[in-house]
Formats: sequence, C-alpha cells, structure tokens
Amino acid sequence: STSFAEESCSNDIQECANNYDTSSSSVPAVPPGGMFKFDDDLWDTSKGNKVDMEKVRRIIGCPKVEEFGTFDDNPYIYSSRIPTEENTWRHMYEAYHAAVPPHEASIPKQYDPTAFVQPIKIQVAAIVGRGIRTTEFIPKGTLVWRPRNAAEFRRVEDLRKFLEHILTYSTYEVACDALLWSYTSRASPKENDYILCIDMDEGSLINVADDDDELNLAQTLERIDDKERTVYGCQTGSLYATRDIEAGEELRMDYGDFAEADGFGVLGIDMTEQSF
Ligand SMILES: C[S@@+](CC[C@H](N)C(=O)[O-])C[C@H]1O[C@@H](n2cnc3c(N)ncnc32)[C@H](O)[C@@H]1O
Repeated sequence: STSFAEESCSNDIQECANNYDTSSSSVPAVPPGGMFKFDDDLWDTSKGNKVDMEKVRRIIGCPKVEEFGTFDDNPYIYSSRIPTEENTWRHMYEAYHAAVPPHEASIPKQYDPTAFVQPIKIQVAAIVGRGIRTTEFIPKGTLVWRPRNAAEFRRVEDLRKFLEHILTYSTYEVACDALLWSYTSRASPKENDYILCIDMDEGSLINVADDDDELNLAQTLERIDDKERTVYGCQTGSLYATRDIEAGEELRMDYGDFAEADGFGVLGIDMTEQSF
C-alpha cells in the first residue's frame, strides 16, 4: 500500500496549488477570440469508429497512464494542482453547462460543497496521486459522501464540447483531470444503455483499495429519498464507512460499486483501462 509523502506541499493545500507549474502545457494555441477545437476526425463515431481517448489525452498534453510515477520522477504528480471550489469545480461546471443541453443537465449551475459530510483533507502521494484523508474518527456505518455534483454526459459530442470549453477558458490540467475522473454507468434498466459520468467534487479524489484492509468506504443499496436522484445514471448512491475509520486514514473504495467500464465502448469511446 502507498503512504502519503510527508514532504513538500503535502500539508498545505493552498501551498500545493501555488506550486503548480503551468509552463509545460502543450495545448495548441486558441485563436484570439475563438474557441479551442479538436479535429472533427478525432471525434467521428460514424461507421462504428471510436474516439481514441489516448490520442485525445496526447493532444491535450495529459500524462500517459503509465507515466504515473513517484514524486521524484513525475512532475505532473509532484506538482498536482489541488482542486478547490474556486478553480477546478467552477471551470468544470461552466464547461458542463455550456456543453450539455439544459434539459439534460443533471446538476444545477453551482457546485454544491456538501457532498462530503465528514471532515476531510486532500493530500498528494507517490504513485496514486491525490487522495482523501479523514481528519476525524468515523464510526462504521456513517454516511461519508453523497452524490451532489454528478455530471451526466449522454453522448461523446457533449464530452467533446465540454473539453473544448475547458481548453478555451481553463487549463489543460483541468481537462486531464476530467478525463481521469470520468467513468461510465448504467443509464436505465435497458440493455446497453450507458451514460458517462464525472463527479465534479472531491469524491473524484477517492482512490481504490488495493486490498480488503484498505477498503473503508462502500455504497449501500439504499437510496436517498430525493426527487433529484434517479435510480440509474451517475448519481448512484452514497458512500458509507464499512468499518471504523481512524482519524488521518486515507479513504479507499472499490470503483466497481458504481462504474461499468463496458459503457465507454457502447458510447463510442476507446478508453484504455487504467492500471492500478
Ligand atoms: C478517480 S481518480 C482518483 C484520484 C486521483 N488519485 C487523482 O489524483 O486525481 C482515479 C485515478 O487515481 C489513481 N489511483 C486510484 N487508486 C489507485 C491505487 N490504488 N493505486 C494506484 N493508483 C490509483 C489512478 O491513476 C486512477 O486512474
């Protein structure tokens, strides 16, 4: 298992954010007054073509998944931007509402900071990147996170517009994060009905448990009785402590609780399985 590196900016979120180095961006220039645009060929899903997401990542300038390394050898991880309400979430929200038709938007206009209901801290570790630690003891069975900022995308064209908006008005790192945090889920009980999701809050920073001991969060089958929720789609359920969690422990779950990777292919996306 991976322990948090006790060095550099890891104890101070704002300091980490300030350390962020944007000089290495390789995003193609945006024409003055214009929008960043991908080549149409890249997003052409006619004739059964799939969007090559590794190629999209390369064009944006995202690190390849294999390049995730340690603090020492990976500048992206070392200088990871720590998302805050003021930058990442706001940019993603704006891009989402610019890209998705209003009647299909699954979230309101503003980021909801109440997704985590227990005190947490974002930290950065070697290999896994950013993660979430608790700052207080959490007894088994406690509600820890609930879906509040789950953005649904029904088609690749909306994902394309979302990324183009981010690459025009925000930074390539925000676009890379959005791709890193995206997953697919069942959209309805119908066969092969999938939806692409991005949780636009700190829930996206929860890492995967490498073994049963590390696992301390899981969904239950219970659903919040709330009209905003749908049984299918991205807002699939809350996360509860599966055991007592000590103050300072990293929160870890199993993405299989909600993600169904088959959805990428069905939506027309060739997404390399991320290795961890
Ligand atoms: C939803 S994000 C979690 C937050 C991520 N660490 C970050 O900095 O944005 C999923 C990504 O985190 C990394 N990750 C999550 N769990 C991991 C694990 N147990 N070991 C290594 N990497 C992990 C992988 O790069 C994965 O694609």
